[in-house]
Amino acid sequence: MPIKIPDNLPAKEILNQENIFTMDESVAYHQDIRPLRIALLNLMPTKETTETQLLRLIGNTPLQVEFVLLHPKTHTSKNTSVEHLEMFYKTFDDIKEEKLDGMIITGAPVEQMEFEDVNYWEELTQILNWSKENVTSTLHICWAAQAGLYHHFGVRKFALDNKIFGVFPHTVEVPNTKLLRGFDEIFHVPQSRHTDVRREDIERCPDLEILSESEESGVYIAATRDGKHIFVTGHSEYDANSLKWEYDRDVSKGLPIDIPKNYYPNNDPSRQPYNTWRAHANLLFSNWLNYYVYQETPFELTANINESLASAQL
Ligand SMILES: CC(=O)SCCNC(=O)CCNC(=O)[C@H](O)C(C)(C)COP(=O)(O)OP(=O)(O)OC[C@H]1O[C@@H](n2cnc3c(N)ncnc32)[C@H](O)[C@@H]1OP(=O)(O)O
Ligand SMILES: N[C@@H](CCO)C(=O)O
Repeated sequence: MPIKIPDNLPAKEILNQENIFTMDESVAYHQDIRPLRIALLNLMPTKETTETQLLRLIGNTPLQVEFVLLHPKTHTSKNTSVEHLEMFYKTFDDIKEEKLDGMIITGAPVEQMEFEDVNYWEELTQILNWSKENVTSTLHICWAAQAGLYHHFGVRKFALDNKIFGVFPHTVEVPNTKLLRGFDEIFHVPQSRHTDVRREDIERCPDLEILSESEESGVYIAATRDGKHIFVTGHSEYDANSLKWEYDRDVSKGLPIDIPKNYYPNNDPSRQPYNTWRAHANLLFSNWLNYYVYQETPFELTANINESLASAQL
């Protein structure tokens, strides 16, 4: 949350240079407050696990959030029960006449298919188009980041010779970017992908900037300069055991898989892995929720979101 300080206090300039978010009394006085309406478009087969992981991160801020769970109606889920979907989930048709403050779109285990072969691709492209006018900021995770970069900007994904699998050191590429406020210069993120997007393809898009990357695992976060679309290739939401679960699954199926890098103590899969990315995961989600959603979204959600974004000042 911002520090509310008297208008014109000299410390304001120093704090702003240090990337500390301050707000004049006059601005704070005029802020209206209401719960944020955030949708989770859950494309993962392991829906309940993903709900818990993301709710844990979204819940760790002082902001009130009304969470709407969405699943693609054009896909019949094998791994999540109909009862669970009927009880807790809506579809795009249920909300397409409304507006959202924020939307998170999850990864999906379809990265080795062509986008157009994914059976809910048509529905997803409708949602992505709709998000441009009706959502203040959308956070795309892993495969959804590849899908969003491809659909909005024509950035392609490429198959990797070896799965990027492990916990990798990442760097902040744009100093003072709001999304990475408070981050250490080097921080760790789990990655688990058979495909990749290329830095040079993103750099060719003037609307995009690369906010974070890793020497070993490539681009981590790209975003549109207006903050409306954020593309995160890694899985900061993963639990300590998520990579272990994927590794054990592949070993038990006899699939070729390396031990996840920088994960098990002494690289020994019989030992319990540590979570070394939780603090930055919490910071990423609270920065997004605060600076890209709460500070930018109009109080009247029916108002024109793009007008509000254009006039918003931090
Ligand atoms: C790159 C990223 O985004 S990483 C995020 C993805 N990671 C994960 O999903 C990790 C957890 N998932 C898993 O371990 C596995 O998918 C499992 C164990 C749940 C199921 O694996 P399998 O039994 O081998 O595959 P299964 O045939 O059930 O299909 C798995 C999923 O692939 C997706 N899928 C497969 N084919 C298609 C298709 N043509 N169109 C759309 N989705 C498809 C679906 O999501 C499907 O699960 P769902 O029907 O419950 O939604
Ligand atoms: N994280 C994924 C990659 C596959 O898309 C898994 O190993 O299940």
